[in-house]
Amino acid sequence: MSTDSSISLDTMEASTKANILAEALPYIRRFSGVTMVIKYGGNAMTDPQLKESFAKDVVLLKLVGIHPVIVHGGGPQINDLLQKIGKDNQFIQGMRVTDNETMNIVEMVLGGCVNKEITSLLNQHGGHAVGITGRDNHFIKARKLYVSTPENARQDIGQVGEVESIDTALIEEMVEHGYIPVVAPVGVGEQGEAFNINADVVAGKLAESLQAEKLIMLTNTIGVLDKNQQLLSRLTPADINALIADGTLQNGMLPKINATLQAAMHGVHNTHIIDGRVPHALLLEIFTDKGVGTMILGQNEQA
Ligand SMILES: Nc1ncnc2c1ncn2[C@@H]1O[C@H](COP(=O)(O)OP(=O)(O)O)[C@@H](O)[C@H]1O
Ligand SMILES: CC(=O)N[C@@H](CCC(=O)OP(=O)(O)O)C(=O)O
Repeated sequence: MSTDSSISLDTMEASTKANILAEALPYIRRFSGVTMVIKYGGNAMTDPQLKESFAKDVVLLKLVGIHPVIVHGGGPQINDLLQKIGKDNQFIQGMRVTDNETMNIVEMVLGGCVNKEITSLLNQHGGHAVGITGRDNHFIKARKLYVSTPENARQDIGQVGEVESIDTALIEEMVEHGYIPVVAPVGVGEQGEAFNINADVVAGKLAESLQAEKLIMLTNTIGVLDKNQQLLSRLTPADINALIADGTLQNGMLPKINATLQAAMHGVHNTHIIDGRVPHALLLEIFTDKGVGTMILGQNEQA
């Protein structure tokens, strides 16, 4: 038999849950029918329970009428395979140096194992997910990317691409028919060749091309951190330039922040970098009053 205190604890718990649902209602109404691009970083997809919670969240978004479009990474998963075959991992400004053999591994890991694992997880949880790469229907056209370093203004890092154009028709068609697109960041060149594109870059450009309502990057930090490892919850373009110039933003955060900023400046109103290690981070960001992580503001917005 329940004691009085257990009844009140149960009641409190139920009331908290009811409050959370009530808080979500205006957001569900506001976001019904909109597209959200969600970047699922390779570093955020290491724990099986977190993967489950991510899949459940995405399916829930679809069920309440939001159109999630997933772009995934897989950097750590590529590193593992390259290490197994005795190849070094080299990155310049967050971009993997990609020779032809590495390109084959990248495409195998991203377009194969990682893409199919995410797609399958979403389907297991009741979604209708379809995995594709930019080579499908040649929907992500790419050209060779050169990076500039202090020593070299135009450094060749192999088969790394930047997005030349995205044909959104395939994605829009899929969304319209109730599917959840799961995109691996591999693009196609003029000769039909594969290009390794950083997943943050693809997510940003796709959000821009779709004029998505939100771009959410799930990663393995609480957001963008300052020099003292404190969370920066809102960043303007000027803040970002200063943080890049003084070296606070480095490595994998560079393509992420640049891609997010470009999207914010080109019509994507809500752009966030959030902690994918927190269970249900997506739901917290989308359906609660208190957003999580770092929000990136476009040019005309105020911090
Ligand atoms: N100022 C910063 N704030 C947060 N993370 C940073 C910062 N500068 C560099 N980083 C690095 O960026 C990483 C996230 O990028 P990345 O490893 O490419 O993740 P993902 O796989 O999610 O794309 C963080 O784990 C951190 O090591
Ligand atoms: C050019 C380039 O760097 N491509 C990335 C593509 C995967 C990726 O971006 O994965 P994360 O999102 O997990 O970092 C790479 O080869 O690692």
